[in-house]
Amino acid sequence: MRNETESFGQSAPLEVKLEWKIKALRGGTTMEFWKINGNGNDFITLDMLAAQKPAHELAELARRLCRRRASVGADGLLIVEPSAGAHFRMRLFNADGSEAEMCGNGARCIARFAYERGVAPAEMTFETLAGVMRARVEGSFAEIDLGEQSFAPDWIDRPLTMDGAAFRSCFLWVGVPHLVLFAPEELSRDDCRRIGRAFRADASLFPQGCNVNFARPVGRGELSAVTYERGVEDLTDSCGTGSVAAALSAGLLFGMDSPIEVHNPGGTNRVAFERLDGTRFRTVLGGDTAVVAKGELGPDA
Ligand SMILES: N[C@H](CCC[C@H](N)C(=O)O)C(=O)O
Repeated sequence: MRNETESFGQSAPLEVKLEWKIKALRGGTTMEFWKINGNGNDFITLDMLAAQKPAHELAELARRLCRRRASVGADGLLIVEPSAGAHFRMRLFNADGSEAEMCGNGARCIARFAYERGVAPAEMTFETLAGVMRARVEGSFAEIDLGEQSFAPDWIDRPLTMDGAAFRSCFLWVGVPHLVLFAPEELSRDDCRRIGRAFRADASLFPQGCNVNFARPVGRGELSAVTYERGVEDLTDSCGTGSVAAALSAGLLFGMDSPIEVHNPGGTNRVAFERLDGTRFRTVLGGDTAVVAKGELGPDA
C-alpha cells in the first residue's frame, strides 16, 4: 500500500486540500482565474483586491500554476491588488516564481481583465514596480502608455558575438531589461534559444539578467521579433516590452519611423513612439488580447 505522502505525488499539500474542502463545504468561493493572452504571451490572472498574499506565497503559486502539463500552464501569473493612487496595482510573477518589474503584454491583459470586471474604467491607471502605467481598453484591443525609455549611449549599436554569430545590439530598460540583437541572417528557433540563454546568463554584462530579443526588419515599418524571456527561461510566443525594445532600437539603428508593427510568433504588437532627443523616447504599446478561459482553480492546480 502506498503511504499518504507518496500518493499525493505532484498534487497539492494536504493542508491546501483541506482548506479547499472547508471552503467548498461552507459554500465559500474558491479561487477564480481568467486565462488571458496577449498575442500568445499567456497569463493566469487573479483578483486579489479583497485579500492579499505575501510575495513568497505568490511566487510559489506562480511556480505551481504555470506548469504546462501538470497545472493550468502559463508564462506568468498576474495579480490585481489594491492601490492608493491608481485604480489597482499589477504584480507579475514569472513561471519560475521571480517577480518582474513590468510586463507589456501582461499589462495589456490585466487592463482588459480590470475593465471587464469593473475594477477600472476603460481608460485607467495602475501601479507596477516600474511606475504608474496608463492604459486604454477597447473590446479586445488594449494599449499601454509606457512613458519614457532611454538608451545608455554605450549600448547603442554595440557589436556582440556568441558562438561565432555576430550581432548589432542595443540594451535598454522598458521596465525590465532587454538586449536587442540584429543578425545579418535569420536564426532558427533553436539558435535563438541557445544564444538567448547564453546572453541572459552573462552576469558580467547583465547583472540583473535580461530578456533577449532577436529582431529583423521585414518591411517598411515592420519588424519580426523572437524573444527569450528571463523568468520563463525559454522562448515565448510574444513579448510586449520586447516589441518596444526592438522597435526603439530599429528607430535608432535603421531610422525606422513610428509606428512599427512588431510581428511576434504569436501575433503583432504595434509600437508608436516619439523621439524626445538622441537617446530618449516616449512609447505607446498596443495589440490584441484574448480571454481563453474563466474558471476556478482546482485543489491540484
Ligand atoms: N512578456 C513580458 C515581459 C515579462 C518580463 C519578464 N520575463 C522579466 O523580465 O522578468 C512582456 O510582454 O513585456
